[in-house]
Amino acid sequence: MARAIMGGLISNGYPAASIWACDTGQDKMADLQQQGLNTTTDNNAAVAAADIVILAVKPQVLKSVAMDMAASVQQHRPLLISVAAGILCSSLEQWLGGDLPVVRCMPNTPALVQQGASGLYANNRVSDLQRSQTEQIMTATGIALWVESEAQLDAVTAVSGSGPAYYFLIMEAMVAAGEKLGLSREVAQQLTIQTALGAAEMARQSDVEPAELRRRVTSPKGTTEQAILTFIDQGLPEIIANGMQACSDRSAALAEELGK
Ligand SMILES: NC(=O)C1=CN([C@@H]2O[C@H](COP(=O)(O)OP(=O)(O)OC[C@H]3O[C@@H](n4cnc5c(N)ncnc54)[C@H](O)[C@@H]3O)[C@@H](O)[C@H]2O)C=CC1
Ligand SMILES: O=C(O)[C@@H]1CCC=N1
Repeated sequence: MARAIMGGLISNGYPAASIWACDTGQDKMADLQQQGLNTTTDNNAAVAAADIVILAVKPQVLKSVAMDMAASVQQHRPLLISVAAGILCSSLEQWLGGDLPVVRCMPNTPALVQQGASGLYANNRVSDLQRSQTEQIMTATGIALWVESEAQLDAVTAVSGSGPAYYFLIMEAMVAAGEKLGLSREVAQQLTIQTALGAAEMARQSDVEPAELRRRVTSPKGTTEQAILTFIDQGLPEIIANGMQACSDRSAALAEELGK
């Protein structure tokens, strides 16, 4: 995720030399260094150089990473933006020594191709300027929308954070089914991907909802109708709702498990 955000910033004209990348080994950042970014394996050195710190480690290690940099965060008081799934602003703020502006962001992997969708939530110490700086950073990777309550980030995770994986699963299933129906894997894959792209672009440009676009594809007594009736009869909408509920529940449970 950090790479997607740095890539988006650079593509949008933000100078690479103003960015510090930090990871556990210099070898992991050789390409970033070649692109002109500053690199370090010392999180505290990166914090000392920054007005805005983006935390993009796995949720399971965020506590120890945060506690190790608390002193330098308290000294420099940057805006903290965390993309970690399920870690509350209050937990992060506490690990970092308290009284800090924290934004929680839930991005998604299409940020890598600047087609991301991020949900944002700010604690009450984040200034208007810092909110707009956050928007500038995250819109470099796609769209970014503020939510009103932190709990809504669990729902954002279920819709867009994890959402790309649902579409990839549907693509996998469509390619396999296309092959079973007699197409080569390559043809089935190309048609599947282009159809996903076309449908998404149509939905994005349209002034009607996806349900209406679906109706327009579905001719009475035609072919689509048979597919849609089968999907609905076999419970596809409920399956999707159940999966997303499980995702949202896991996001909330992570906060319980890892927030102490
Ligand atoms: N992958 C996804 O689709 C999404 C991930 N996220 C969140 O983004 C965060 C990062 O996830 P990914 O980018 O997928 O993981 P990743 O494993 O690709 O990146 C994490 C990076 O943190 C580095 N790291 C580990 N310990 C460190 C330390 N002590 N100091 C500095 N760097 C350290 C690792 O070497 C690795 O390069 C997670 O908290 C995840 O919940 C959020 C939305 C979507
Ligand atoms: O699966 C995860 O936990 C992360 C957060 C959202 C997408 N990937």
